[in-house]
Amino acid sequence: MYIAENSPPSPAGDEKQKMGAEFTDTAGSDETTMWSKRQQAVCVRAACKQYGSTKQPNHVLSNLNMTCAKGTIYGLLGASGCGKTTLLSCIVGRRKLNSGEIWVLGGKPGTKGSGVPGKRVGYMPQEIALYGEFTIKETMMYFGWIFGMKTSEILERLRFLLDFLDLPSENRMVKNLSGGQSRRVSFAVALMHDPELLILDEPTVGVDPLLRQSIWTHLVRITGAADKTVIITTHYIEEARQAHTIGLMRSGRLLAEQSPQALLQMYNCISLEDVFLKLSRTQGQSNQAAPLQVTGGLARTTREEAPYASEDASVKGLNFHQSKEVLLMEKGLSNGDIPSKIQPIISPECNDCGSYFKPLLNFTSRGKIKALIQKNFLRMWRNIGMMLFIFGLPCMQVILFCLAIGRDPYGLKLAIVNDDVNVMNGSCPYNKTCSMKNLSCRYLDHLRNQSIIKEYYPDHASALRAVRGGDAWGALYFNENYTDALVARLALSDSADDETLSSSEVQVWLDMSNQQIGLMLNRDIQFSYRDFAKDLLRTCDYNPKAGDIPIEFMTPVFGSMNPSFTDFAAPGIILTIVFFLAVALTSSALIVERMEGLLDRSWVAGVSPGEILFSHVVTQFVVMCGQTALVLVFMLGVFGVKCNGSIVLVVVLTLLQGFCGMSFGFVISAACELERNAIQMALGSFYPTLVLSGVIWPIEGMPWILRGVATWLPLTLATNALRSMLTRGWGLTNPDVYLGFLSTIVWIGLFLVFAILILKIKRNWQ
Ligand SMILES: Nc1ncnc2c1ncn2[C@@H]1O[C@H](COP(=O)(O)OP(=O)(O)OP(=O)(O)O)[C@@H](O)[C@H]1O
Repeated sequence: MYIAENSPPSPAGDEKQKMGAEFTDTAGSDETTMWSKRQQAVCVRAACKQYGSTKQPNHVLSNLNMTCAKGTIYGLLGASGCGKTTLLSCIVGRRKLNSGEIWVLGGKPGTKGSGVPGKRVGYMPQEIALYGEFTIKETMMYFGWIFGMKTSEILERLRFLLDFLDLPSENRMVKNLSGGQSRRVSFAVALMHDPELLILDEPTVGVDPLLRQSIWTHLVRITGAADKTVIITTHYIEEARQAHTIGLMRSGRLLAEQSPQALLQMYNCISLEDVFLKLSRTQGQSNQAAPLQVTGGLARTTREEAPYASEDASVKGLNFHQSKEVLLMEKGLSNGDIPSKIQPIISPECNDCGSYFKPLLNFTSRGKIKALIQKNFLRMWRNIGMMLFIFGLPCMQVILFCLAIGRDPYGLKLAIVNDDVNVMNGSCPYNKTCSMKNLSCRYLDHLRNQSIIKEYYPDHASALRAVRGGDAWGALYFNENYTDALVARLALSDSADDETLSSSEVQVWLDMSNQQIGLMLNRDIQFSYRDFAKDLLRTCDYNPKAGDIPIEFMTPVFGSMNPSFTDFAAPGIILTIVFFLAVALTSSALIVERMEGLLDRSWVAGVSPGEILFSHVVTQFVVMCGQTALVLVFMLGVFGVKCNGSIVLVVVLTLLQGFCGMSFGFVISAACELERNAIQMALGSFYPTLVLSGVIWPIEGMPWILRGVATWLPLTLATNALRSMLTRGWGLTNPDVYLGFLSTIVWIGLFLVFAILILKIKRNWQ
């Protein structure tokens, strides 16, 4: 009996099928062809799919046709690598064909209202694709909510599946299950919502023979009683005898599509494996001679064509319904007894269209968002390393920054040679009153701040040797007439001769290889001299101001007289920590899920990229609030970095920068296939951002082109804004501040748009 693919939705058509007659009407009409394709559970026509570049394509599906009727089990068999998984992923809407068409449950996968991907399909991928940190129950809850089930329904179904699939306790962690147990949980997930179409990629691998049989019995039962359709791949060819139809696949095409019994009869074999071998040999020979041609009764152009026979001549033999007929005949059923499920279905193509269109009206459903957010938190919570990373790392970074950066170096050795006074055992005596003796010792006493350790050397050469050998950061030399010359210089003022002037000078040789230490010693040596001169003048009843340089530094407009590097760098460090922690957390989030096949599974279950991003945004926001609080409490509260502006604005800007980092992380994870590439990209972006954003050095020091580029990086204006708020106390009305907010918001928008675009483009490429 043929069921015409071209039959119109009319009672007459129904009648003809009951009569077992071939159709002779309306063939060739596009409308009716489409109508008949939509009656199948799955209908694939002229499917071509290739991987790789156009120059070196790997053709995985080549002009493949496949027809799977509703209410049947379709066993897709073929050697490893022949394209089964690729075909299934195209059917569930995960991948797109390069050419050809696929109809699934009356619609094209991925189109609005088709319900595919979505809850009309149950998909069990080849890889386990489960969250290892979840218990079996949590796994079921997650997918159940995604499929829009109520908690009570999920629990009821869970009980059935635990029992049916002989699963261990529902509280067992998936990562602690055996391989076979994990596969069964994966199978249970596909069965969870009792979908119309079950797509199972090798569900029986690693499953013991008893359970394997019970799985097949279940599949036969649900296709029979509940009118469900199952497409299953398996490497155990013989178990596929229980399927209604078998599609034998080789090198991207179907060699045959028939019932197991028909195949055995036609090829006169006792096992399906023999049939497959025979067909493979035939195909091999045909390929050598010439490409397989469209022939005789299978030709698409004739009315006599078998309606379900492949349009590709390489698919040999009868169509599914012939097979089904054979099957029924074998079971002793007559045409009149054929169950309605294998007769053409002329009911509306979508019985529950209303409910499938509903989600289109809303951005998402509460169940999905609840499932996704709970999943993100659970995964974080169950991963101690990640928790430490999230909350321990920011604290550690702030503490280390405040302790290690910005403080004056101390314990710096200076080699001192004092020919002016005979220094014994490091003792350099002088009189604190208005005495003009041993002035070199008086000066040295002012140079006694904590950072400097004075070490006396006998002569000028040995002191310099100490500096060259790295034993001292500098050498100070007082000649033998130092005190007298200095007194003469003070007395003679501008009439002092050159010799007097040079003898009254302290000679200094510094190791300037370390800029910070060199500059600090330079500063201390000069400031100490100023203090010494003022002290001497004061004790001798002169105006101490005479000893100062004639420039008076008044109280600074902003900041302190003695600013520290910590105050300068702190704003940038706060933002860098929050920004890059967010980058690190999100950049690998999608990749790990994608690599484990989890993202695929969620997508097939009907979760959109937007929903996944939204759930991560919510999770990340909570994490960022915690991180921001920790960073600010340590920086401002514990280490006393001053905040002269509004703390609310500081918090908001820091959170916005966290968002910005998170959005950048999404771009990375959308763009990179492998976690290691994401890490490289995140790390690669860290250093340039740190260097160019004015975090450790003012951008005013950069060449103008670089400065122009640096200004528009995500952290630059924000760092400037935060610095202005913390040190100057400026508010939102100041351009420095509002530009920081504005640039951050613009970057967030840009990154999110990029991430969604990349995800969409990638989905279309696949
Ligand atoms: N993402 C991909 N990029 C490039 N090539 C791919 C990709 N996925 C699959 N392939 C290639 O496509 C071919 C078919 O792979 P597919 O996974 O569909 O085979 P299969 O029949 O399911 O194999 P198995 O039974 O071993 O699972 C293989 O040669 C495989 O290497």
